[in-house]
Amino acid sequence: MSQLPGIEGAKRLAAYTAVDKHILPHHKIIGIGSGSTVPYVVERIMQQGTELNKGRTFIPTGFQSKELIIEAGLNLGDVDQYLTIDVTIDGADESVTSIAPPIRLTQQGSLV
Ligand SMILES: O=C[C@H](O)[C@H](O)[C@H](O)COP(=O)(O)O
Repeated sequence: MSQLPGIEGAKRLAAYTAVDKHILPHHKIIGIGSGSTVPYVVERIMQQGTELNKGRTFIPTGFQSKELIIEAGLNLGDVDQYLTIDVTIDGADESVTSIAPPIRLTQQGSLV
């Protein structure tokens, strides 16, 4: 893997780690969030391989993630089509140290 400086490198590491730990072979309906970290999420999902991804459907949370899914050639779904989503990865705005892990991140004021 090529080096990325500073914040970009950290974002990529966070995204790759999230995908490696939480997007597993049995996950078929997968939510994709938005923000500057999410392109690295899609990049890592692509690295999991065509064979795995052809049996998956990806649900965007907004316009940016819809574009990322389409550009990557992944199967695009709509949130209204599914009663449940296996897993969703999104970014977070800040971390909160006053709360015990694993719930320590916030997104627009909400715990995630
Ligand atoms: O609602 C917020 C978005 O879903 C982003 O994931 C979050 O704000 C983090 O964005 P970024 O990855 O650009 O730091």
